[in-house]
Amino acid sequence: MTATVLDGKAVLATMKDELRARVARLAEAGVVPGLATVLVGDDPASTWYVGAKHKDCAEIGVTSIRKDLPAGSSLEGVLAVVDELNERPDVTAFLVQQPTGLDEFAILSRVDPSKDVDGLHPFNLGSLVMNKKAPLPCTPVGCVELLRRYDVPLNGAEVVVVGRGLTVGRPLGLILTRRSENATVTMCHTGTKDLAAHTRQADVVVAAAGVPDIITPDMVKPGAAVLDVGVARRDGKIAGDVHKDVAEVAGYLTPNPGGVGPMTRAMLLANVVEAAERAAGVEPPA
Ligand SMILES: NC(=O)C1=CN([C@@H]2O[C@H](COP(=O)(O)OP(=O)(O)OC[C@H]3O[C@@H](n4cnc5c(N)ncnc54)[C@H](OP(=O)(O)O)[C@@H]3O)[C@@H](O)[C@H]2O)C=CC1
Ligand SMILES: Nc1nc(=O)c2c([nH]1)NC[C@@H]1CN(c3ccc(C(=O)N[C@@H](CCC(=O)O)C(=O)O)cc3)C=[N+]21
Repeated sequence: MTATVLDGKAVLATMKDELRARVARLAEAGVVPGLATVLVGDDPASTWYVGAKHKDCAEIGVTSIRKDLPAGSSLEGVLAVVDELNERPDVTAFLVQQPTGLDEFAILSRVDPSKDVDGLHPFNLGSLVMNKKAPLPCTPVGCVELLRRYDVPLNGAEVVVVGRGLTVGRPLGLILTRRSENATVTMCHTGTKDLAAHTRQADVVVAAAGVPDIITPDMVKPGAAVLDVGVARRDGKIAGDVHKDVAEVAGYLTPNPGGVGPMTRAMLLANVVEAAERAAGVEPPA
């Protein structure tokens, strides 16, 4: 047996078509969404991600504005750029690419929550906790959307999330335990005594630890869905959290690259379009 591929790249392409239609509807109402990115320094991976986001925007008719700041920029310098983007009417949404090496809480808190495409502003995370509609963090919601598009059931499913980081594991647990998803979630981390005992029970395993090959075939229940979110690098190439032989046991598996990464970009685009729809009072599609 070999697992069905959860093809994030293909879903990104489909979602771009869907979003292009919504951007066209906004254009009829005289609104062009604009995404701004703030990049601090010249880390190659971060530079690639930011470049990909601008290319994605261009493909669906969203304008984008790049603010690249030198390595070693001060917190005050970054906050001044955030203030400027909060004010600019042509910027409907923006993000500060992490990591900046600066106080992320201070930066995230300064962003106008209605322009927060990352869904990581404390107000928006608080809204998630309190069950109020708000932009959702892109990577975790991308995991959920990918499973939904392949009809992998979450209602009543046992999900094990490996990692409790701010960008993936922690918000994913919050999203999956909403009534609308209705999964039973176990969060694992470095304090977990027997990781394999948990993952073996799971219908869905989400590996977001950033530890290459931490999920091996013996840790996966036959037929389970496995999402490989972790990104580490080995010889310049992406090394995911999931060992390649897991494909022989799992029912569904994301490639990495080509799985959750493109879904992160898809959900970012969706958040940009949604922010513009909200600001313009244009109804999103049902
Ligand atoms: N593909 C994509 O689109 C994206 C991928 N990523 C990747 O996802 C991963 C998670 O990112 P993020 O949410 O920021 O989390 P962090 O990188 O901040 O934290 C990693 C988490 O994994 C846990 N962990 C580390 N080692 C182990 C272990 N041996 N066993 C169990 N748990 C372990 C840590 O536990 P503890 O808390 O105990 O230290 C921590 O909670 C990273 O590799 C990141 O690069 C992130 C964003 C987007
Ligand atoms: N404020 C902020 N928002 C983010 O959304 C954010 C961030 N900071 N910091 C870092 C993480 C990481 N991230 C990815 C985006 C795209 C891919 C992606 O598209 N990857 C491709 C190819 C990657 C390659 O080949 O190098 C793939 O998986 O197929 C991956 C990871 C967004 N992040």
